[in-house]
Amino acid sequence: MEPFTPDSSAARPAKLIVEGVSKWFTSRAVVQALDDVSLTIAEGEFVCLIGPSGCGKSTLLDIIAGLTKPDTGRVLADGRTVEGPGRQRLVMFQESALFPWLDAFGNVMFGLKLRPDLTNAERKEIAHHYLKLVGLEKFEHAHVHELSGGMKQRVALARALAPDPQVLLMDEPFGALDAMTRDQLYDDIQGIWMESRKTIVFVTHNVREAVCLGDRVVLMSPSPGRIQQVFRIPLPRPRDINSPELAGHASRIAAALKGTRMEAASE
Ligand SMILES: Nc1ncnc2c1ncn2[C@@H]1O[C@H](COP(=O)(O)OP(=O)(O)OP(=O)(O)O)[C@@H](O)[C@H]1O
Repeated sequence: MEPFTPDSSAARPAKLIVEGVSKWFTSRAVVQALDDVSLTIAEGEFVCLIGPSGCGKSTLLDIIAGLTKPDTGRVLADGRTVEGPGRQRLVMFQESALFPWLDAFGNVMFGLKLRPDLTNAERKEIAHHYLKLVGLEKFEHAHVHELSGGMKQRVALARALAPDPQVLLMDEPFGALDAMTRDQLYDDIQGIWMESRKTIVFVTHNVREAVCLGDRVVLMSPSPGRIQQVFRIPLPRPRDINSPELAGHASRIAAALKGTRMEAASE
């Protein structure tokens, strides 16, 4: 991988614009999950959303995906209001949500149903390509129960990448994995992002993970969910999660995160 310094996202066109988004849920009580959230994400930018549990990160990601409708405000993707899910904005969840009756190859092929413009031979070629990209070419015909947690997330990543979405929305995709597997996946996802320059919005609880991956880290505060602070991470790539430079940024953000947790606890 060539070292790479992120350029200014301000110079690139906006891919996603979140404009004054608020969201309430009514179950046992009325909960305001998001309050007037606005955020512009540039084309090819990697943005991490971080914040205490319940601050609305997943809700915001679902609204960007078009899976949940905002009560006020809107999301624009390429200047058009998001009205529902679309193949240009795919979501990858913490649990890989793979189909257990299909093998790795079958799962990636399933994702390619979103590309009816391709022939079956083209889909197969693409499925091979992405399984190779995530290092699973030897496991194409392994069934889901034969794969480790990290391998399942690699299949899920290949399945999300294969239809070639412009925007990848990742909801704690590595949250359930052990530290060594995660470290490997940080290298892989950085490599894939540097090659493909997809726009990525990545939800995490892990401050170092956010600093390792993001051009910007967006810190949210809870009750109701708001954007508290945005941190730009000007470190060159690829980044090593264990580097002291990264630790410096992480401790600044961790201190701000602790502040939002203490505020939430005192309410
Ligand atoms: N479908 C729903 N019905 C009722 N309340 C909901 C629903 N989805 C989310 N909420 C509430 O909205 C708030 C924000 O939830 P959300 O899952 O977006 O937070 P989060 O920051 O992603 O949390 P975590 O980090 O724990 O995953 C929480 O108070 C949650 O209980």
